[in-house]
Amino acid sequence: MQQNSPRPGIYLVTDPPLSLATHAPERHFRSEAERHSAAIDLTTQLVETVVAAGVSTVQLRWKNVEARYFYDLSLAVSDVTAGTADLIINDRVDVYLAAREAGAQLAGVHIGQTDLHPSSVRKLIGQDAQIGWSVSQPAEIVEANRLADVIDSAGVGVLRATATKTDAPPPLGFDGIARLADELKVPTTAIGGIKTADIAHLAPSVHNIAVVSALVASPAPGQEAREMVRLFNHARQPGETFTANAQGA
Ligand SMILES: Cc1ncc(COP(=O)(O)OP(=O)(O)O)c(N)n1
Ligand SMILES: Cc1nc(C(=O)O)sc1CCOP(=O)(O)O
Ligand SMILES: [Mg+2]
Repeated sequence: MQQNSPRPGIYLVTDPPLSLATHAPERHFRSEAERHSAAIDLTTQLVETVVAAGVSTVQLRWKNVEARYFYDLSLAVSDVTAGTADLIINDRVDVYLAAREAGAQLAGVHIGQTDLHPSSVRKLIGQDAQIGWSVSQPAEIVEANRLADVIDSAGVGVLRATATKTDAPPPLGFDGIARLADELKVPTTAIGGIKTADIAHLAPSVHNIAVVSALVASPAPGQEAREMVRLFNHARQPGETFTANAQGA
């Protein structure tokens, strides 16, 4: 197995357009650059808030945006996660490499079944960076386990239907997630339609629990994140609990 162990705990996946729609629905922008700049600011503030509440991993996911804005977001968020939470880049290995080169503290990348293959990504990013890979059905487990010395974790979902990802795979339910997690040789991150009320039920069977809308669209993301972290730690065995600020990077 790869040695770049992901931190256990609550995992935020960002959605800058949803941050804008939630927190600045009426705001008028004179240009796309101004809109993206506001989305970067709101996302960076959200990350700072939830990491202070104990969120241990943040994945920057910004679909269909120009690379330059994604790169700017990576540098801005790295300033608030460095030394406290793992920062992961979704899809864009080019953005990961460029931001790392510019000094961003990045833990790795998350890629899906139709993104670059994990073996290619490993050659590009080196041995010391995490690779998370999406696994959403039993047929994909064989290949994920075959690649257990290439990948560091598997994103397993969806728990239930979600409006956040238009091409999300069919729901697995709690039993389906637990079964996939059990069969995978790498640590798993549950994702897809997860709310605070699901944390206690999911925490014993997975390594991380990832949410988008439950935090990004929350009117009180700090309180919501603190409650998620409390429920996660409570559901784990003593000694397995995680507090981001207490552990450092
Ligand atoms: C932790 C985690 N798991 C799964 C995904 C989904 O990745 P992918 O299948 O590549 O889909 P997109 O996120 O790129 O739309 C994820 N992002 N994170
Ligand atoms: C980014 C993503 N990946 C998924 C997968 O199953 O691979 S579901 C998903 C979106 C999850 O958003 P929410 O927490 O708002 O339901
Ligand atoms: Mg992807």
